[in-house]
Amino acid sequence: MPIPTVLSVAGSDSSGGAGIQADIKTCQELGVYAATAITAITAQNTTGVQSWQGLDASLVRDQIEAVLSDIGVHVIKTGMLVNADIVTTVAELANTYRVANIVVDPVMASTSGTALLSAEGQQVLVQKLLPLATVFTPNLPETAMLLNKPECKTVAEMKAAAVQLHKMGPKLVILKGGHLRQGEAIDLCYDGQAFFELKAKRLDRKHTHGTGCTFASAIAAELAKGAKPIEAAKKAKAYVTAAISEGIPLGAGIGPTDHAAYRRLGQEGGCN
Ligand SMILES: Nc1ncnc2c1ncn2[C@@H]1O[C@H](COP(=O)(O)OP(=O)(O)OP(=O)(O)O)[C@@H](O)[C@H]1O
Ligand SMILES: Cc1ncc(CO)c(N)n1
Repeated sequence: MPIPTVLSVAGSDSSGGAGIQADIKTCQELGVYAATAITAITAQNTTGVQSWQGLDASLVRDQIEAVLSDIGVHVIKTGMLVNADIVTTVAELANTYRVANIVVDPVMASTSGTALLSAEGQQVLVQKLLPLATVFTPNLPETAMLLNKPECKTVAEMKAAAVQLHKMGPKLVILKGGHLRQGEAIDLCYDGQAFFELKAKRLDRKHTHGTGCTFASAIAAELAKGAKPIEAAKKAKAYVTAAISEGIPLGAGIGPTDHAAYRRLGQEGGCN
């Protein structure tokens, strides 16, 4: 492959701030070629998800095979996977084509609370996809669901949860603390040996639609360029922090982040 390439397997967000659209914009901004396999079409905007439909797993399979058998990719990044059949399809094809790196963002629900992955899909994600993951990026509500525990409220609780999530198979767990109520936005990384905190000032911004997708795709993009997982995570943190700092006031609700902010502001707009 002449340039770093990511395949995003995710849902379409009509409002353009999350899902496939966030993934393409992020990869493009970071100098990485983005291919896509769409799992679902959502009708959503800054106020929530109005309706959505998943695609047949066979059509998702065809999209992934079309890309992997011809173009090839350095990294697969997954977002909304809808159900167990689609999760299984991704895991099978990633194995068959020996994809070097997989970034799993376990999109279970939209910010507004619409379920985007079935209960069976969650189980199969744990059984089949997490053991293949290079990087796994759950947020606090997703972690609570996966571990069947109350939501973490402190960094100490996040550490204990990260250890449990690591046992599910991913090489690096990044437990996102965007939902933790404190002055810093701390994401806790754990690779089975040591903890590492990605820290940035918590920004008092309203327009945060798609932050999770944007962060995970930035990690995927950096891995595609050859970065080690922890280095990819640091760069992704700077990228998403800059995007949040310049959130765009579109629509009546929670608007999108600015995917071009990191290019304009560089590190100054990102991590401190
Ligand atoms: N207000 C904020 N200020 C700074 N960083 C933030 C803020 N909110 C989220 N982040 C950061 O954004 C990244 C994404 O985390 P977050 O917890 O928002 O993901 P998510 O809940 O999966 O996103 P989504 O809302 O798209 O589902 C993390 O690095 C997190 O620390
Ligand atoms: C399609 C899609 N994927 C992920 C999210 C989570 O932000 C969303 N709102 N929509």
